[in-house]
Amino acid sequence: MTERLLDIDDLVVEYPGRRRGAPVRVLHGVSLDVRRGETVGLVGESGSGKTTLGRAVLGLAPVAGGSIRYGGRDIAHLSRTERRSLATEIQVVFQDPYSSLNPAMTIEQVLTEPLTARRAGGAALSRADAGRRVRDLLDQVHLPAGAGDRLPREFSGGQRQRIAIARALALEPRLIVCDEPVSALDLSTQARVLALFREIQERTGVAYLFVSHDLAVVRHLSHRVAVLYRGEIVEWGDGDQVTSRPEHPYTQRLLLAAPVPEPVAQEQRRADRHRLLETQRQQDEQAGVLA
Ligand SMILES: Nc1ncnc2c1ncn2[C@@H]1O[C@H](COP(=O)(O)OP(=O)(O)OP(=O)(O)O)[C@@H](O)[C@H]1O
Repeated sequence: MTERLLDIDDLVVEYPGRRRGAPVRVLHGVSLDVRRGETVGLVGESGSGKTTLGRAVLGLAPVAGGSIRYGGRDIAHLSRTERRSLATEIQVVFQDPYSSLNPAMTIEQVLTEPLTARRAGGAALSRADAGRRVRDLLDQVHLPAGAGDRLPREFSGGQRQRIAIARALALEPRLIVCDEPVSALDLSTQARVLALFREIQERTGVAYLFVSHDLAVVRHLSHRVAVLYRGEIVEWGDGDQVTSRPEHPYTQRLLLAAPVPEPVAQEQRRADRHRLLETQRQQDEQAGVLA
């Protein structure tokens, strides 16, 4: 698990300003890497820039500086053929299983579309090949073979997310950007989908860049964790270390924000959290950052 797959170096992303105003910088020199077969968790609260970073890896964000290298090649300077191959090797699973699947397509169509799109001239798969592939993909995400004939609306949120994962697996990627893939699911469904992510990784060796606002979710899956705060990485390293014994006050705050069932412990955590918030506010004030 040592070979580097993705290298993000000093990445700056700026969105265009409103009404010809100055561009808005949302990532301020972010560096991290993902190795083959590992999960890197990217955690931070709303607006910290997690989705933007995931989109940048997919070539969908306005990069203003730094670089993103995949397999050693800068994704900003790829030939057409390399770009096509990259589009196969990096896939994405989005947060919302209700809007990420075309409601008019059967599950078989959803799962064969990426395969058809990759074939020369978009040639359709033979009926037998498509059937085999769909059965295999459904099996990988533990859905029954008969699911192929049905429409997305016939499935629960958790099942839809399994279908989205199967679609991402169709092209046998090396990296999947998972953008809050369990946030829309209830807790027990979350646990089952997270177990599925892990099982797929063990079997296929796929790597994940796993974006979540929830430290508990990230902890469950990640070998290494990066904590993003206002567009900067404030903590980055071993998953257990960052999620259980964080050094940065912001990560400590995120950890304390995760609910615990026991009321006394919860009260203690709330007090700790307020203390940390106050420290952070004072530090920000001293650094001249507007809250
Ligand atoms: N297309 C865009 N144009 C302008 N600003 C944007 C655009 N997309 C995101 N932003 C801004 O960039 C910042 C980071 O947003 P981003 O969605 O990456 O954060 P996030 O950590 O994923 O938050 P959330 O969990 O709420 O999605 C926010 O201030 C957001 O308003």
